[in-house]
Amino acid sequence: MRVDIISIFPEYFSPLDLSLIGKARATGLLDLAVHDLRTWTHDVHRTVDDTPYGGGPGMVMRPEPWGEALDAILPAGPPARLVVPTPAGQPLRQALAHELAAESHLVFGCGRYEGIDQRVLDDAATRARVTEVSLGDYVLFGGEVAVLVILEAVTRLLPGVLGNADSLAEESHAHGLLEGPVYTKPPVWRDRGVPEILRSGDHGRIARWRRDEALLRTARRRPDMLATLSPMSWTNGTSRR
Ligand SMILES: N#Cc1c(-c2ccc3ccn(Cc4ccc(CN5CCOCC5)cc4)c3c2)n[nH]c1N
Repeated sequence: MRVDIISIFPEYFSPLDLSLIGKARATGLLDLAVHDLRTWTHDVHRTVDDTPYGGGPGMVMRPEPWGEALDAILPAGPPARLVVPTPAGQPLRQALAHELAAESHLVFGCGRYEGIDQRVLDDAATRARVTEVSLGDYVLFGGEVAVLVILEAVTRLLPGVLGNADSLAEESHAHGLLEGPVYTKPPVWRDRGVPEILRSGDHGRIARWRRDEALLRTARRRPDMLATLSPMSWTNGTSRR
């Protein structure tokens, strides 16, 4: 997968040299480039923002640098997917992460200030599929943190990135449930033991225990998720409708 990120703070993405994303880049599973939006400014102050038409707080990102950046980065050939984080975007869910993981080329546009001039997205939509995404109902300073989150959620799903593909099959939200508690050695820690079932070796009972714990935790913390579960999920953990 090819990924391009456009930002006025390219240094925000230094962590992408680390951990499994860094490994995915080193092994060629992920071909990632970060671009400084100011590359496409032409004034001495390298200006990327201006006052909003209609008044209101803050500044808006000017269309010209974005237009030139996207001209340079969006391919003329098979369309890329332009992902723009914004408080007004569709919620990031695991289903969208899977959708984005199936793309061959993702371009992330990181806004700042009060957002990017709308005409940038309208113009980009003539040559790319544009998806505006929100992490949740709280307000960040800009899109960079959101791109780090989205990119991690997507990269985990790329074949070969996670050593144990079973992790994907068993993880939260894959079956529409939250995962239950996990334990490892030692068998007793600060006088706290491990549920006996997990040390029984009875894999059928262990699977049922884990599903029951997942259902209990989901009912307590995310009852909304239960509303969309198919009856099958109560038995064999298949995904929601
Ligand atoms: N993903 C994600 C995000 C973001 C996010 C993502 C990208 C950018 C780019 C700039 N910002 C700052 C910003 C602050 C407030 C507002 C709203 N104002 C607009 C003008 O009228 C008043 C109201 C917009 C933009 C961003 C925030 N926040 N929360 C998420 N889940």
